[in-house]
Amino acid sequence: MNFSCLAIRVLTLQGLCSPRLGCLRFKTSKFRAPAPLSLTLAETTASPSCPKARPNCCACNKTNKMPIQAKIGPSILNADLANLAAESQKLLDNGADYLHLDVMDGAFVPNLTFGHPMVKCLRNHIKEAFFETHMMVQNPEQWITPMADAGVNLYTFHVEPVKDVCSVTRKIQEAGMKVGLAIKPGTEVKEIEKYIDVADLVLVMTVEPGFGGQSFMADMMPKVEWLRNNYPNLDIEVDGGVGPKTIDCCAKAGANWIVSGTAVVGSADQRQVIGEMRNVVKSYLK
Ligand SMILES: O=C(CO)[C@H](O)[C@H](O)COP(=O)(O)O
Repeated sequence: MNFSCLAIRVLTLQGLCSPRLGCLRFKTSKFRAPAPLSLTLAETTASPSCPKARPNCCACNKTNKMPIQAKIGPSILNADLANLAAESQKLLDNGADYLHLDVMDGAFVPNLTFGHPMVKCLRNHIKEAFFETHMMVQNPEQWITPMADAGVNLYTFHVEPVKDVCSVTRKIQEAGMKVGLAIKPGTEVKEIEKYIDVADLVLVMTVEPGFGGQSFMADMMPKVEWLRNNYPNLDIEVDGGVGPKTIDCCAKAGANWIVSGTAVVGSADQRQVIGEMRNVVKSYLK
């Protein structure tokens, strides 16, 4: 057990956190905000509605967190990558809430896209938008600092190749980014249960990662339902084959962050598709 996980365990035993291991959250700010563990502990205070929990603790579900919102994040995987800035700006102008940037290393998935130099160039063109990088890479720890420097807001990584998930989440937070945990279709949601309390978002893949334009896997929805039932305040993202034809089942299951590639990028009316999907998600939010 590394230091951060040990600290979480100690706090839990001391009754300073909910009994669920991993309740500790690190305070983050927009970009780089290194935060030594001792400082972050001092910053946390009990929520009046949940005395043993920490503010923003999604485990206890009685939090100070804003109610979850419907967010549509187009994946630019199947866009014209030679015109990435223009394509991204068009999506944002058409109502995208964030950009989902698919980073592939040719090892974790059998495809290659781009890395932090490209993201940094994109950030130079697009100053304000929220960037999520979906790290389909074998060693997500390696790219934390470069991606933070490139201006990434949410660093979503696959847990499958990672030995020490706690260490990676801590480093992402120390780099000033939010944490997303991603699982492939073959990974059970129970395998990440102990880490959910330190995550800002969980991504349930609804295709095998690697390529855009694949068919949506409806049999992933029980994972989303389980997450929503157990974590009412958690941001839950789905990715892969999601579009107007499949949005209803994602929203009904409880997903509120929606990645959509082909269906949005390839549409003649991006604004309409984005708006339609957002309305469906909103209709299921309590
Ligand atoms: O992560 C991905 C593939 O690994 C893509 O984000 C995803 O597939 C989106 O594209 P589409 O909506 O066309 O399926």
